[in-house]
Amino acid sequence: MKVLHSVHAADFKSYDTALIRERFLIDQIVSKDTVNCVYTHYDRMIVGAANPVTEQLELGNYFNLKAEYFLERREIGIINVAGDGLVTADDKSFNLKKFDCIYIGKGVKRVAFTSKKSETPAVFYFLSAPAHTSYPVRLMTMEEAAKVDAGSLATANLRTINKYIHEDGIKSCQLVMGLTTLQPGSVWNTMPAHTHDRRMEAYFYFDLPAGQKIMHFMGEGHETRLITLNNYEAVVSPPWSIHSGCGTHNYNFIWGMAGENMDYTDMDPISITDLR
Ligand SMILES: O=C(O)C(=O)C[C@H](O)C(=O)CO
Ligand SMILES: [Zn+2]
Repeated sequence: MKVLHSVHAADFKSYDTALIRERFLIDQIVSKDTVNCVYTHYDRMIVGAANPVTEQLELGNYFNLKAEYFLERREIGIINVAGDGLVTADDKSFNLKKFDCIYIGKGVKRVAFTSKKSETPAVFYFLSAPAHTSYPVRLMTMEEAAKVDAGSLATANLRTINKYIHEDGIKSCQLVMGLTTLQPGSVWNTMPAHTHDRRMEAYFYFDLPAGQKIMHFMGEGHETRLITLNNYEAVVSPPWSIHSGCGTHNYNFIWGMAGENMDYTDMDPISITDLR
């Protein structure tokens, strides 16, 4: 499993494009009939995806975990971003349509991914963090997720933030996870921007049409840098970094965090005019 080490904010200032991409970009995680995982040293969050097309895929074990099985000391949140699929947790299977989320807690020995139809395969994006106790498996549809409407058309950031795994939603040890959808004509997410030194964050962009691009801004608010992303690519955001994207077309993205607390609203906002 690929490993991403943590970066100090002061060092980041001197990074060029290639180094920013090497340290923060998570690409090539969606590939046919494969489960791909990247181990980050930001709160030990694992970022991954499974794209079962012709066969059922299992979440394997990895040397990095030094565990008997993947969820021996971990929890996982999974969101389907494509065709209908099934997630199996030990002996129970759950149907996941596009935008549905499932949480699987510590202690579940077998996790498997299946697509309903190979012509329209599922793409399961997942985040996994260390867990101290076991919370029950729970499925949540997008309709059931807590919703916050944000932004406006005038500022090209009209969007809906859907919260699945959070303090008042699906119970977890430290995972907080959700999905934001942008209206046509709206291209900015997370603007005004914020940081939250208490939690790392990862963004996974999807539903971005071919030929389009995401400009994702990171760095301290007074020292921002740009990383460009394609559809089905993710980027990790250190606790000192803003995480805000602008697309050349509207898109959707999954955000997820782990760290000191689970309070979604615990953010340190930066005013737009203070960004540099
Ligand atoms: O569009 C947004 O704004 C977001 O989705 C923000 C993320 O949820 C986030 O950064 C949570 O800390
Ligand atoms: Zn955030």
